[in-house]
Amino acid sequence: MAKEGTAGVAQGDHGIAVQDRYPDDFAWCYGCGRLNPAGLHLKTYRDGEETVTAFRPRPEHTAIPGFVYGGLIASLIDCHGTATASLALYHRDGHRLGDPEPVPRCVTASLQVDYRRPTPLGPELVVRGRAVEVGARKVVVESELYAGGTLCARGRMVAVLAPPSMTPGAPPAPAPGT
Ligand SMILES: CCCCCCCCCCCCCC(=O)SCCNC(=O)CCNC(=O)[C@H](O)C(C)(C)COP(=O)(O)OP(=O)(O)OC[C@H]1O[C@@H](n2cnc3c(N)ncnc32)[C@H](O)[C@@H]1OP(=O)(O)O
Repeated sequence: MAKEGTAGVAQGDHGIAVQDRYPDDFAWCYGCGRLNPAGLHLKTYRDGEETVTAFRPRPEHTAIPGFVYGGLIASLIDCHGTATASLALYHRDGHRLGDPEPVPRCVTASLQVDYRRPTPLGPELVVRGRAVEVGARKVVVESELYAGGTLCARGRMVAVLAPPSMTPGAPPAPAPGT
C-alpha cells in the first residue's frame, strides 16, 4: 500500500506513468497531457492491483477559501480513471509499461463523483483507483480521493477506448441518428 504523497507512491510497471506512454497526438489533455504547458500534468502509476496519483492543489483551485473546487476534484478522478482504464486494457493484452507498443487511449463516457466531505486546500490529494470491469472496449473504474488520509470523494466512471474518429486529423464522425 502506497503512503500518501508522490514520494511514497510505489511505482509499478518500471515506475513509468501511464500518461508518459500516451502517443504524442493524445498527450494534450488539460488534466493529464504531458505536452500541455498549461495543464495539471497528472501522473498515474500502478501500485499492486490499484493505481495511484497525487496532486497538490494551488490557491487558484479554491472553491471557498480553504477548500478545493469540486471541478478540480472531478478532473483528478476523471484523468486518473481514464489512465487506469488504459492500463487495464494494456495489461489485458499482455503488455507492461515500457513495452514498445503504444498505450491505448480511453475517453470518458460517464463520470459520477460523490463529494463525501469538504476537501481542504493545502494537503496533497491522493487518488487511488481500480478497474472493476474490463470489457472489449469499455472499462468501469472506481476510485477514492483522500486529503491527508481522509476520504473526501469517491468516483465511478465508464471509460471507452477512443474511436478512430477521435484521432487528430480524422474526418468528423457522423452525427448520431444520421
Ligand atoms: C484511435 C485512437 C484515438 C485516440 C484519441 C484520443 C483522444 C484523447 C483525448 C483525451 C481525453 C481525456 C479524457 C477526456 O477528457 S475525454 C473528453 C470527454 N469525453 C468525450 O468527449 C467522449 C464523447 N463520447 C464519445 O466519443 C462516445 O460516446 C464514446 C467514445 C464514449 C462511445 O461511443 P462508441 O460509439 O465508440 O462506443 P459504443 O456506443 O459502441 O459503446 C461502447 C461501450 O461503452 C458503453 N457506453 C458508451 N457510453 C456510455 C455511457 N455514457 N455510460 C455508460 N456506458 C456507456 C456502451 O454501452 C458499450 O458498452 P458494451 O455494450 O460494450 O458493454
